[in-house]
Amino acid sequence: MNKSAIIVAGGKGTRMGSPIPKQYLEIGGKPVLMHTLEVFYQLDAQIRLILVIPEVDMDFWIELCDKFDFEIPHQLVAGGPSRFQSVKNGLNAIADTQGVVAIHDGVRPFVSPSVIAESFRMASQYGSAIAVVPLKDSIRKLTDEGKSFYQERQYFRLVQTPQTFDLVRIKKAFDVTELHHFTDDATVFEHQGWQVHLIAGNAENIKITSPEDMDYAQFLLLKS
Ligand SMILES: Nc1ccn([C@@H]2O[C@H](COP(=O)(O)OP(=O)(O)OP(=O)(O)O)[C@@H](O)[C@H]2O)c(=O)n1
Ligand SMILES: C[C@](O)(CO)[C@H](O)COP(=O)(O)O
Repeated sequence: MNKSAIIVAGGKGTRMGSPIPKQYLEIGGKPVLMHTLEVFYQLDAQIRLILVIPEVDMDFWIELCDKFDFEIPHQLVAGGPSRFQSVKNGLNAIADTQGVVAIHDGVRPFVSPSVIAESFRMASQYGSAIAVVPLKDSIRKLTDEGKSFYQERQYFRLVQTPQTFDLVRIKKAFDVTELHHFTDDATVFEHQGWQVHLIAGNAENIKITSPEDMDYAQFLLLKS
């Protein structure tokens, strides 16, 4: 079974507001993105790694790899203006006609190796495997009229990545989908009428998004 992982890092990191996009910020002495690639590589060096970054950052990334002696083999692919397009570009770089592919945010370096392994196993069996975690807080649904309503939180999950799929089906889903407003890959897959299979994610698998996440990321790294 061919295994690939598309690590999407084609964004600008606007909410972080840092001088360089958040995927290149250092935690524990090296860029976030290198930690993320390492988790996959250390789990299984046979997983083909496809790294999607903005085309304008390609030379910068190559310089970073040089500076940090980063030697994990990976294929570089240019990102697009949206996450959807970046994932699609990553999928188009895979010529295989069968296998499974994990799609993972480059800014989630604390994904646990066991979650990745389980996502490949379950996607091979069910066609998809989406990492989710339960909510810890209560939630309320807002209306356009300014009201809010209690929601039973046991029926909700926070969705993470990896989101791992049968390669042929996810490629088809991205090929035929015309509206690009989906915020994750599970929704693109589901839009074809295919049910998604959920697996347990890990609580530390945060998406580094805004400045306070960097403090927590440093803490998580020191703890591990
Ligand atoms: N055109 C884009 C936009 C986002 N991403 C990637 O998708 C992941 C999740 O997106 P998000 O956290 O929103 O990253 P940014 O778009 O960079 O952040 P912001 O919305 O704050 O600008 C990130 O790894 C990001 O680099 C991507 O590959 N291509
Ligand atoms: C894919 C994702 O990380 C799942 O939680 C999330 O939907 C990305 O959203 P963003 O707005 O692109 O950060």
